[in-house]
Amino acid sequence: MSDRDPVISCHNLWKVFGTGRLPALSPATSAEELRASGHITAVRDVSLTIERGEMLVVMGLSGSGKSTLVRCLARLIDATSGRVMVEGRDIGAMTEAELIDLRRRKMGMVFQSFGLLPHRTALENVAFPLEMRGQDRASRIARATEMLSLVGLQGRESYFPRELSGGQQQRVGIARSLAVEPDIWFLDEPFSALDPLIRREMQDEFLRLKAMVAKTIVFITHDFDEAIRLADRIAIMKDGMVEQCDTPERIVMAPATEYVAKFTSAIDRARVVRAGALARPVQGRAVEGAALSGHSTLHEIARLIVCDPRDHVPVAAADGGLMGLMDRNEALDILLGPAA
Ligand SMILES: Nc1ncnc2c1ncn2[C@@H]1O[C@H](COP(=O)(O)OP(=O)(O)OP(=O)(O)O)[C@@H](O)[C@H]1O
Repeated sequence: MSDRDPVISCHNLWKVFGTGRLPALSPATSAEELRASGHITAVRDVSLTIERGEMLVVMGLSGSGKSTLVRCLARLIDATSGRVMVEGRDIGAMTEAELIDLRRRKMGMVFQSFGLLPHRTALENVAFPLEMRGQDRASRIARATEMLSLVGLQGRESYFPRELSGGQQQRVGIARSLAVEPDIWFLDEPFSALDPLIRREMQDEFLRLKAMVAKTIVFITHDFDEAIRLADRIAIMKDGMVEQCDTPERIVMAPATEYVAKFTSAIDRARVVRAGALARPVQGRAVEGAALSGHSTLHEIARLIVCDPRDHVPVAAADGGLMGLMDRNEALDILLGPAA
């Protein structure tokens, strides 16, 4: 593909914790062998590429290696073996000064523990990375005030972290990372402490930002609905490995492993599958009447599908071009379950 523009990639990445003598790491090295030598395998031989403007969501059970993988990608921790490239540069080979510069200029991070400075107010916390960048006081205060209001914390600028609830502290963390407009964003369950309404608002805000500027985002969540709303691709991890890294649609419609199939079995496919994915070549059939939007999920257009009298319904892309015909029965099977 000519329009590929990888921003982050990792190649055969391993992160093994433990202090004893480490056996050679290869795909043949088993977790048992490593355990026997006193090691815990957190990330195991992971290779993936994240394109510019892409939002990759990392999912998996607790302990599957999500945080460790993302921390290696940001080089908050050093990988045991393998390579991480950011915009064409091997970050494992960067000096501390280069790394600090890269983080300041390009990267934003929000982690589960909010990492706020306890003796600084919410406003000062948000302004802090701008101060680090050398931005003047007036402009950083203005920017921090704007970001706090964006996350719904206007009026709480002078509160200290201890005076804020967990969800409010999390929002200060999000505002702080938004303030620097990073090109690359690492987010480890950034919305976990938010109540559902605010969580959805923050997701919308993310989608809005993502549509406006080509940010590259790696996002960890436990929440499949959140993943489906936000992700361009989802990476499903198990025992430190990436079982499948694919679009949400393919994850649920074409799971690569039994584990992925099980992991996604409770998901309502109609909320994931877009009409465009069911568009098939016309093959001489009549194309008549109004087309459905290929971008809509079957759930969003359920009523139209159920009420449509046609067996094959035209599906159109955003520019109005015909994507193909959707077999209505195939869509109904996904919406309602296969006919008995
Ligand atoms: N500093 C550490 N020292 C030793 N083992 C660690 C360390 N950090 C993580 N691990 C182990 O590595 C494995 C992966 O942990 P990690 O935190 O990456 O999982 P996770 O998928 O992010 O989990 P969660 O969803 O609970 O945050 C776990 O078995 C964990 O116990």
